[in-house]
Amino acid sequence: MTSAPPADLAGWRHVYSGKVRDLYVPADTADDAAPTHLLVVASDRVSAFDHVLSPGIPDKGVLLTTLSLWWFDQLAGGDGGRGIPNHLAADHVLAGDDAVELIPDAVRGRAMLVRSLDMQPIECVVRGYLTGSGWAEYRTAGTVCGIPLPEGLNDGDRLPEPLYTPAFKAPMGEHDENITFERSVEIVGAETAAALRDLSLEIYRRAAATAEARGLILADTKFEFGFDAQGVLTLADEVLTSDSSRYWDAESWRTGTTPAERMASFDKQIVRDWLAANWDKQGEPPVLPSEIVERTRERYAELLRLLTAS
Ligand SMILES: CCOC(=O)Cn1cc(-c2ncnc(N)c2C#N)cn1
Repeated sequence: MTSAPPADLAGWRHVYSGKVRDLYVPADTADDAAPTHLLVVASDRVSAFDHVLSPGIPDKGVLLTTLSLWWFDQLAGGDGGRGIPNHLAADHVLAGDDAVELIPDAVRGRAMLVRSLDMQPIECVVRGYLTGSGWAEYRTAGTVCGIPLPEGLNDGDRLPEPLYTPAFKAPMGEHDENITFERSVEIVGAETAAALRDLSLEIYRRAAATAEARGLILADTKFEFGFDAQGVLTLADEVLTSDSSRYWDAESWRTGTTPAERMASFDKQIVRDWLAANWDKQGEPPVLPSEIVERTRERYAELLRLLTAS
């Protein structure tokens, strides 16, 4: 179980920890030098309501990393060769006939060796369905991120068209700020803003179709991109995992009569619901009961099975 602090990894220097992931640079990287590669390590930590919870979810880091790697591969190929370039680097080098693994044994399976990119400060959120913060805004203003929507929509409804709703990436640990597309143009320039939007919508449409073919709804997701050394806008971060996306069971959505029934999700909704019923949001959150931990782990594992079973 890796809800522990970031591991010491031979050959790597820990430089930053988010709520659930840890970032490393090669140990020989000078303080003022830009690394060519990074190691992004997913822990078993789970967060909700801006708190890292205890205990972690066993195998969460491996399950979500495996799903990210599967999606990177799905998106890189197919579609008539119009693959989506991603930041993954080769995780081994050949020395003669032997493959030398570059990812330390201690984190193998839950780490990604990636090319260091010039990251764009935009969270590229795509919403195919109305829920979460989008539903909350819609109820009071009839809009989502300022975009007007038809009247009469309910929590969990499919949107007329997938919506691109960018957010400005706040400094590490602070909340991202929803912005208009026009504001994103001011931040990254018109060409890059349009490319971020178009790539995000294309990836969402392809991923939603892949999920639908497997009995799943991709309700919403978020992407991050950066420019590589050749100036190619490249898909980075994690992609289409339960931490960055909402997935629902398509049959439950179709037949359910209440939002909870319709949005039978494959993410940490079980944790959120339990906390909402057992914590007043004051002080530190309670320790999660083992039954909640195991059910959450099973949802992560079930999502991976449903998507990747050939
Ligand atoms: C603690 C975990 O935080 C993150 O992974 C967010 N983050 C990503 C980068 C990044 N920076 C340059 N190149 C990349 N390929 C990436 C990626 N992914 C930096 N922070």
